[in-house]
Amino acid sequence: MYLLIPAAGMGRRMGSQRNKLLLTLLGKSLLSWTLEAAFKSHYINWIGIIGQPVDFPDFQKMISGLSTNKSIELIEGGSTRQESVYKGLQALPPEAEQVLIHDGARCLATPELLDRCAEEVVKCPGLIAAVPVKDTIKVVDSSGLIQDTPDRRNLWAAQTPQGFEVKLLKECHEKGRQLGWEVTDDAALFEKCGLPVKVVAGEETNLKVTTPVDLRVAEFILTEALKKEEGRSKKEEGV
Ligand SMILES: Nc1ccn([C@@H]2O[C@H](COP(=O)(O)OP(=O)(O)OP(=O)(O)O)[C@@H](O)[C@H]2O)c(=O)n1
Ligand SMILES: C[C@](O)(CO)[C@H](O)COP(=O)(O)O
Repeated sequence: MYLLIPAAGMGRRMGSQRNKLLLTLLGKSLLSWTLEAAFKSHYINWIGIIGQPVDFPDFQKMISGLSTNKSIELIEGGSTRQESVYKGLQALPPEAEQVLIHDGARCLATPELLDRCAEEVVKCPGLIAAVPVKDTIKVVDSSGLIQDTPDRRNLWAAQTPQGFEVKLLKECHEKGRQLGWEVTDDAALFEKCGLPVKVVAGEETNLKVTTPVDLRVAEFILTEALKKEEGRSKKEEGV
């Protein structure tokens, strides 16, 4: 399975001076955690990291410090996530039939989630990981007045991985560029083209590290996950 990792953002909402994916979370960069999950996946064997050239030396250093037998390519990104993914799609090997796209900033996604999406994407044209929304969501107009309260049972929070047939996704991106569509995820392009997108169970802990508070929450989630993993391996060893 082919995996594209958009990692070419600026991290404006993090208020960081550099790409937030180079910030440290429990001793490793955010991007290292994302890559480690991809390395543990049973299906992913090709990884394209989409980044800004200024970050490539840091990315190279990071990759050389991690052990993997998977193919890794660095791909130059664009000025928006949409453009970065477009460029990533152009850089896929010609034999790639399906692709998973997973934000570098969703550094807590588990290898199991990546594998679940990899297993499903060969059975449908498009999918996304998502979780049911827990809050009551309001539609608010420009004067600050509530216009609607959509039925929560129909609302899901979109995550990545998102997975697609490469040929179809390339066509959707081309159409989006021609018609000037601006979207925040790839599923939206599929939807606008009238193509079906399936929802696969995401993970509540698969947050996108966007603000400084997210970083602290991620630290807590990761600490708990590592404790659990340690407990499991001790049990297996009979300690
Ligand atoms: N031009 C861009 C913008 C974003 N991304 C990637 O898309 C993912 C989701 O974007 P977001 O969390 O918004 O990251 P940033 O764009 O870095 O953050 P901000 O919007 O706060 O600047 C991230 O992994 C980010 O690196 C990208 O590849 N290319
Ligand atoms: C793709 C995504 O992570 C799904 O939740 C999200 O849409 C990225 O959007 P952002 O505007 O770049 O944060």
